[in-house]
Amino acid sequence: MKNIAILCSGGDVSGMNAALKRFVDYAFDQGMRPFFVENGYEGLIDNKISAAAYSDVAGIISIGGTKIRTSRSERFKESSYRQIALENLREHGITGLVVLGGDGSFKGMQKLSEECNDIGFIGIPSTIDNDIAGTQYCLGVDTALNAIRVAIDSIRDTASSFGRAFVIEVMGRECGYLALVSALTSGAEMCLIPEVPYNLEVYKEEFLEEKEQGRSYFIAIVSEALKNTEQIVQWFEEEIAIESRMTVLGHIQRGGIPTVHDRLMAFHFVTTAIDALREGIKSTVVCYDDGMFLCKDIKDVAFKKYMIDEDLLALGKEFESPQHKQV
Ligand SMILES: Nc1ncnc2c1ncn2[C@@H]1O[C@H](COP(=O)(O)OP(=O)(O)OP(=O)(O)O)[C@@H](O)[C@H]1O
Ligand SMILES: O=P(O)(O)OC[C@H]1O[C@](O)(CO)[C@@H](O)[C@@H]1O
Repeated sequence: MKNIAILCSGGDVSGMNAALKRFVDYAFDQGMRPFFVENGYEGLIDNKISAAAYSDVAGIISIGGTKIRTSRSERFKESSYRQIALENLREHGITGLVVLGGDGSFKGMQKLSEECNDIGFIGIPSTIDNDIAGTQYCLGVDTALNAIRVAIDSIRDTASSFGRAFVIEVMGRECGYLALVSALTSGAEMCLIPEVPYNLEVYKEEFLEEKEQGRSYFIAIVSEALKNTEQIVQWFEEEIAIESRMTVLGHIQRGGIPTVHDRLMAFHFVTTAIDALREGIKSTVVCYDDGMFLCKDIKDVAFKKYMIDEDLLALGKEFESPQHKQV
């Protein structure tokens, strides 16, 4: 019987628990013995590895976060600690490890795979940032987008009641994907992301005209990457002459009940990962590309820069275009 393990690393996402459940269920189904590594790479170093049972995953499919915890590990960046991690895996007879995480976690996984040839490593893109090259979707993004949508819809209620501008800061690390999709799907008037150059003078001309025509409130979505949320609030106060407030959504974007989409994606990602381990693939990341789940080389995923899809970016550029002037 083949022993395979799973761990979560980096920022948690809603859908990780659904992935853990599928991991246990499908591993048993395929005649494999599933193991959990608690607390990410930290737990791998500390030998927090234990056999998983059906009862461990009962009732967790609808819960956000991750039952087996996650971590960011400085120790794991040192090869001496990675050697300990490998010894721990061998001690439990583990021949395959599935890593749920972002590009940082995959860089770590790549190092581990280069340092041994008796264990297979499979990554599953899991980050709300949706910033991993080679995959069009990362687990947790849909739930995060829905958490943001709920927040913006609520803010719109009070913004319209008071006639204020709200500047809402959205996560995403260096990537503007969450901010852009949220702005497009919530009818925001402004969207500032690192991938699209913007000109506040253009916005000013447009917004003053809209105010003249009767617009009483504004919703602005700003990516955390720009680090200018407070300045934009001040800009609304001073240049648009409207009372303004700032909302930093923060970690509420990382939690909550996983959406149906994330539960289904977890199912497919894990199924593909276990199939790859069964076939003896040594080092890969499962990517979602044009409706298919494909195994790609870690180097083509973790070490390449993610670019937002051109069609989506084109929509982002429309924020400063004339049709937005009509109120
Ligand atoms: N170059 C590297 N070498 C070895 N390990 C690394 C490297 N980069 C990252 N890691 C490991 O992966 C862990 C997670 O990385 P990071 O904090 O960048 O999150 P991530 O996987 O990119 O996910 P997210 O961005 O969603 O939080 C790090 O704490 C570290 O243990
Ligand atoms: O939870 P932490 O360590 O504060 O990290 C926050 C970062 O993690 C993410 O939520 C996921 O990478 C980013 O969007 C955010 O910048």
